[in-house]
Amino acid sequence: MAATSPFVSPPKLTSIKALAAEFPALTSIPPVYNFQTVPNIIEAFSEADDESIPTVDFSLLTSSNPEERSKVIQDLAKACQDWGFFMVTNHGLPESMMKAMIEACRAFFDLPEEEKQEFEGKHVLDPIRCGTSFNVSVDKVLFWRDFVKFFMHPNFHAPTKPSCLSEIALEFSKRVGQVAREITRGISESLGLELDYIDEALDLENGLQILIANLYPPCPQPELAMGLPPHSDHSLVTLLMQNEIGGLQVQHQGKWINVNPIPNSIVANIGDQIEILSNGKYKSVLHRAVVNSKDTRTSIAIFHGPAPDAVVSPASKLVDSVSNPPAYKAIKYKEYLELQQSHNLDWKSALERIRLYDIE
Ligand SMILES: O=C(O)CCC(=O)C(=O)O
Ligand SMILES: [Fe+2]
Repeated sequence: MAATSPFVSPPKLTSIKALAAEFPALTSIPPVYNFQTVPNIIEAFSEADDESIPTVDFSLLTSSNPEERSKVIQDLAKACQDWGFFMVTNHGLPESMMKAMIEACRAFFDLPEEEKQEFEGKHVLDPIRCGTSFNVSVDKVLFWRDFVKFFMHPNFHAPTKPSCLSEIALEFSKRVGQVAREITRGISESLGLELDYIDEALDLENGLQILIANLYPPCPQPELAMGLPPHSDHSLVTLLMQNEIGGLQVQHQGKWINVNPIPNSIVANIGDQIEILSNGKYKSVLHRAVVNSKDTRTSIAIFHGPAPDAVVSPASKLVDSVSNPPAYKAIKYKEYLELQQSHNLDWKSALERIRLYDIE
C-alpha cells in the first residue's frame, strides 16, 4: 500500500468552516493542516507570554496643542521602534460601527458554501476574493482559517452578499481610512520627515485600502494547526479589530506576546512598506494567529498601502551613501503584492527578496 503523504490536499477544499462543522465528531485534523510536519517549525509554535503592548492616544494626533502633539509623536516613535505594534485608543470609531462590521463579515462566512464560491477570485489584485488558508496553490500545509478580502480604496468594492455588508463597509472604510492616514502622517513626522512626505511620495490619495476578514473556527487539535503562521504585512500600516476571542500574537525581543482583545480598541502595526521607506529604522513586525478548540474567532485587518503604481524606496533624507546606504531595492507596491502572494506566507520572506544587505 502506498504511504500517505502529509502534503496531499483533501479531495475538494471549500472552507475550514465546512470542515470544522463536523467537530466534535471530527476528533483529529486532516494531515494537510498539521504544522508539526514542517521542518524547523519549533520557533513558530513556541509558547506566548502576556505583556502589554504600547498605546497611542489617537485624539492627541489631531490636537492643536503643540505640547500634546509632540508628546504623542514621541510615543508613536517609541512604539514603532520598540514594538512595531500598538493599541490605538480614542480613535473615534463608534463601537456600534466596529461591531456591525464584524457581524456583517461573520454573516458572509455563514453564507452557503456555493454562494461564497461566487467570490472566489484568483489573482492577488482581484478586488474581491474569498478563500481558505493563504494561497492554496502554493501553501504546503494549510492554515485553519477562511478569509474574505476586498479592496475599499481607491475604488470601493465589497461582496454583494449579505446585503448589509456593502453599506456598512462603505462608511467604515472612510472612517478607518482617516485614522490610518493620520497615523501615517504622525509616523512621517516621527521619522523626521515632512508631515505629508509619505502621503505625497506614495500617492496616498490613490492608496490601496484592503480589508481582510479572517474566520478561525474551533479546531480539534489547536496545538498542531495554525490560523496564520508568523508573517509581516505588506502594507504601510495595518489596523486590526477582533471579536472577544484572543489569538493574535506578536514577536517582541525574540518572544511571542499575546495581544489580548480590549473592547472597542484598534490594534495597529507597521508593515513592510514603512520598513522600506524608513530604511529599516522602523521594522515590520512578525505576528501570527493561533487557534483554539472552543470558540470561533473573527478578526478584521485593514491594510493601508501606497497607490498600486507608486514606487517605494528608502526616503532620501533617511539614507546617506557612506554611513547608511539604501538597504532595500525600490519596488512598485503592486509588484511587491505579487511577490508576497506568489510565495508561502512565510516570516519576512518577501522583504528579504528585496533587501540589499543585512541591517541591525
Ligand atoms: O487574525 C489576526 O489577528 C491576524 C490577522 C493578520 O495578521 C492578517 O490578516 O494579516
Ligand atoms: Fe498580518
